[in-house]
Amino acid sequence: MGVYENCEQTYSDKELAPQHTESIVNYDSQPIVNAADRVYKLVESCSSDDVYGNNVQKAVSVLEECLQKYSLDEICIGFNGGKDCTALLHLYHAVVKRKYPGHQGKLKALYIKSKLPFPEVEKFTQISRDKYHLEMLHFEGRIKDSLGQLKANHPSIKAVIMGTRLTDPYSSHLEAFSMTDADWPQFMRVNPVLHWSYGHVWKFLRDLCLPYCSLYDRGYTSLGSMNNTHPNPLLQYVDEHGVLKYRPAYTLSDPTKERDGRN
Ligand SMILES: NC(=O)C1=CN([C@@H]2O[C@H](COP(=O)(O)OP(=O)(O)OC[C@H]3O[C@@H](n4cnc5c(N)ncnc54)[C@H](O)[C@@H]3O)[C@@H](O)[C@H]2O)C=CC1
Repeated sequence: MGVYENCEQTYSDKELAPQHTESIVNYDSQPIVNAADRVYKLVESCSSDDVYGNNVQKAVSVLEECLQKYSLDEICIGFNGGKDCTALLHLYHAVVKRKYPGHQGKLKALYIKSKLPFPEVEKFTQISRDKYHLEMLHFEGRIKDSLGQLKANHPSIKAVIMGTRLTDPYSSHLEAFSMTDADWPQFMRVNPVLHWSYGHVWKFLRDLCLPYCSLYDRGYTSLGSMNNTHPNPLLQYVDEHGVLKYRPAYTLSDPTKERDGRN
């Protein structure tokens, strides 16, 4: 489990790998370099009854379709450091690498900063920016207002790739390609991971040894702002010294309780 405890550091920390050579975790020290090979291998080897594999396959084909419809300049990925868009960012990076192997430019990412962001989230978005070679488009305030500013400041952008899942609030009607509502700034919302479950997100992040925000190892299962997010009470336990602790997010057994740490 140690490999995942401080994932902001793990994949860049070359000293870690030797310590874990006897670990039962299949550790990839360079998951981002190997992204396209590993993602496409997963997709090509999955059987028709493998729900997880088929969801990854579907996400890849939505992203491929997005890259057929839009140029890289017309796309940005909504990235706020949460687990869903962390998995999605890796998929997007992999699909871009496969389609444009020589691409050296930066991928555009939209980050709308909340009023009270967790320092761990801020740090993780910066680490991701550097590792995935992102051009971060920063905004602050309400999502709707920020999308208006995005349109004004970056008029070439037509599509925003999002890590929304069908079980997220107000999202059950969404499709892989859904325009924003008529009273919102107009963008194509691209939703590759709509059908993924909570468990699928964690399987993807852990199987591929991807870095994720360290708060998830401290019992947070869904991240908002510091004023409305707590560790999930279902992951609470008291250790052998009587200290209150939280299990990591991936151990949550009931996915319907994912947002129990939000108010
Ligand atoms: N009515 C409309 O056309 C639109 C509505 N929205 C609303 O915005 C809200 C967003 O929901 P949340 O629960 O916060 O989303 P969430 O936490 O469920 O995240 C869904 C995805 O949205 C993107 N995202 C969320 N917050 C972001 C941020 N601060 N910066 C960059 N990307 C971000 C990420 O890709 C994330 O994976 C929802 O209520 C959604 O319905 C967003 C876009 C268009």
